[in-house]
Amino acid sequence: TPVNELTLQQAQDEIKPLRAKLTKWGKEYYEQDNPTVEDYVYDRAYQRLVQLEEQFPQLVSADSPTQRVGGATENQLTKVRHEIPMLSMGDVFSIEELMDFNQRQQENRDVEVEPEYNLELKIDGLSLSLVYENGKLVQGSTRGNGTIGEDVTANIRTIKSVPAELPEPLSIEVRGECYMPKAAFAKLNAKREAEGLPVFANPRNAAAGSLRQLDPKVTAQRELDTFMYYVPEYQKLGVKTQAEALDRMRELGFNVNPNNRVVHNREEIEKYIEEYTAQRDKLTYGIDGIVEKVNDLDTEVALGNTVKVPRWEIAYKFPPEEQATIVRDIVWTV
Ligand SMILES: NC(=O)c1cc2c(=O)c3cc(F)ccc3oc2nc1N
Repeated sequence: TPVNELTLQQAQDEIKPLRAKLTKWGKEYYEQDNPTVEDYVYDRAYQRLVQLEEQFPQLVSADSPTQRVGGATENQLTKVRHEIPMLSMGDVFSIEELMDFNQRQQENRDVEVEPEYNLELKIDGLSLSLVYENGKLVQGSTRGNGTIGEDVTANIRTIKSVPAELPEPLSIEVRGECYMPKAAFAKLNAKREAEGLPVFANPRNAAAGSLRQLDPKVTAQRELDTFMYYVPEYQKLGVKTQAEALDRMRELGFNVNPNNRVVHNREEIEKYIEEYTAQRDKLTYGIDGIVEKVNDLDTEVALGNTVKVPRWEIAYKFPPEEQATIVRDIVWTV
């Protein structure tokens, strides 16, 4: 309901829980580096509170998150606009749903979709965008809400697997996942425990907290790593398929997960899912599913994206393995 249609009582009833949520989320994010909601969820709630307080100034109180000037609520990292939005993915939770997704794709009248998919492990980290100009790294940023991310360039430069310079003078953006290996996660939490600091709930939160630091020296100690997986302007690489794009990224010196596989039917998809469900605990990094992409890149473009997610790829999610704070893979909505 627009704030100008609320009664004072209704505004009061909405403000109270809103402040509590924002205070909790603010603390998790800034004091514990342990965000449990995506940035845009926080930002939207924050904007609603600002609107409510503007409409009802008599309700503003000193302890409202909006009153802390540039303190625990303002994120001091510089903002970056993603010209090509960094979408998140739709997800399915069973092979049946996955095959229905593929079937619907086949029925797409506007696009002839070859049933050839590139399967990849779904790395459980946070999305990362790297921009190179003439082969030199000029910017690293997070997804943020998909359109506005945070500049983490100085922090990215401390990650060994991120090339500072490419072997070719390319001006491209490369996207991938920044993650914290399981061993680094265990070591970090043990250290924090010993220092009486709150521990991270899972490697994904630890990676997010470590990457979104103001001080690159802190990031440098966190042993972050990357797996790059996507080039929005793939035409610049002279490739036709996602599998070829991954090979080109390997040639350019990026860390690319070695376990992708081109498949053509349900049997091969099921086999891949079984293999990596079984291997999940042995991997040195966290995965929370499988990503299936239409392999032909021009078809991906033709299929495009719904207002929320690409039509050409889907994430198959494993059942959650631990009951710690599960950061839901919230689909990015515009
Ligand atoms: N977590 C992942 O391992 C992973 C994630 C994505 C994405 O989120 C993703 C989002 C897009 F809009 C486009 C392609 C993508 O491809 C992806 N590929 C992956 N392997």
